[in-house]
Amino acid sequence: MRYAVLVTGPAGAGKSTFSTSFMTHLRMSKRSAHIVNLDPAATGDAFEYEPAIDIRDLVSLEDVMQEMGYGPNGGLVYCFEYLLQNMDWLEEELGGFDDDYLIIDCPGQIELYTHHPFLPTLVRNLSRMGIRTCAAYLLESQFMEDRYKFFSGVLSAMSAMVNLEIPWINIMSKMDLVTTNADGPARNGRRARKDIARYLDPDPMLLASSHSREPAPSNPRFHALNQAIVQLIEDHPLVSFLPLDLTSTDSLETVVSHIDFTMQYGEDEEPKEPHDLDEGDFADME
Ligand SMILES: Nc1nc2c(ncn2[C@@H]2O[C@H](COP(=O)(O)OP(=O)(O)OP(=O)(O)O)[C@@H](O)[C@H]2O)c(=O)[nH]1
Ligand SMILES: [Mg+2]
Repeated sequence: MRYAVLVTGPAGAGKSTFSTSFMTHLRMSKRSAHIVNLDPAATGDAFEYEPAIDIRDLVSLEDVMQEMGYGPNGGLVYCFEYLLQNMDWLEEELGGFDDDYLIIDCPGQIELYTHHPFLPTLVRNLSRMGIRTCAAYLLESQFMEDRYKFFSGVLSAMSAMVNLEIPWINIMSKMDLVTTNADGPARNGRRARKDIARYLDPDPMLLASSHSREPAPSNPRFHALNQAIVQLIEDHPLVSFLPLDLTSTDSLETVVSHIDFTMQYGEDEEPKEPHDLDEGDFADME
């Protein structure tokens, strides 16, 4: 059986860093794994592990910009169109891996997750090749600093999720940057743990509540929009986040075991149920 994890999420969410830590973790657990770089814009020495497959061998943003005269964004779109037309290249590259676990480091262009046909096509190809695939969507913890920014992140995760019909988990990355108060209210940039829990398991009332540090927007249409979003999230509670703190081995292990479970990794060997998260999991975060 072959497996692939698509590591997705907006620009700078920590996808490449997570992919590397994930890879190290699998290697240390004596599991055979490879990095696949799908980011045509990745810069030369960005990888601690040499990618087993690298889209830059087919097409790189630098060449496209130089030879075709595109800017960075048009250039990226060109790269994905090019890969779509050359899927047989990727299939051939993927053909060489048996019984393996591929960590696919995706680019951070939000268009890729909202409306570009590239990822859905890739997923169809992977499943046709008998590769069991799941996706991890990373959002960085800074998104919790502003509830409006946060809910735009939640909506982008939802939109990516409905676009790709594969098992899926959401990850709140860079949790090492979040400092917590044991209890009590958020103060001096420190957050109460209860408050963090309301973001990891998004409480739509965060949008509706008026006890926030930010002034409530006065435009009634903005209020109506928020109410509609609250309703949407209440009706479709699809999105919750697993906290990822790369400075903690336990945290990484928990995330990896959720990914294994989501993908039914080694189903013949009885996958372990990941233990439920509770507030105690934030206890060692300071
Ligand atoms: N504090 C902290 N910083 C992180 C963590 N993960 C990544 N970073 C930093 O965040 C920045 C972006 O990390 P990347 O791993 O390159 O993010 P990415 O999602 O691959 O970015 P793109 O490929 O450009 O979309 C880098 O400066 C990293 O050092 C983390 O867990 N904690
Ligand atoms: Mg990256």
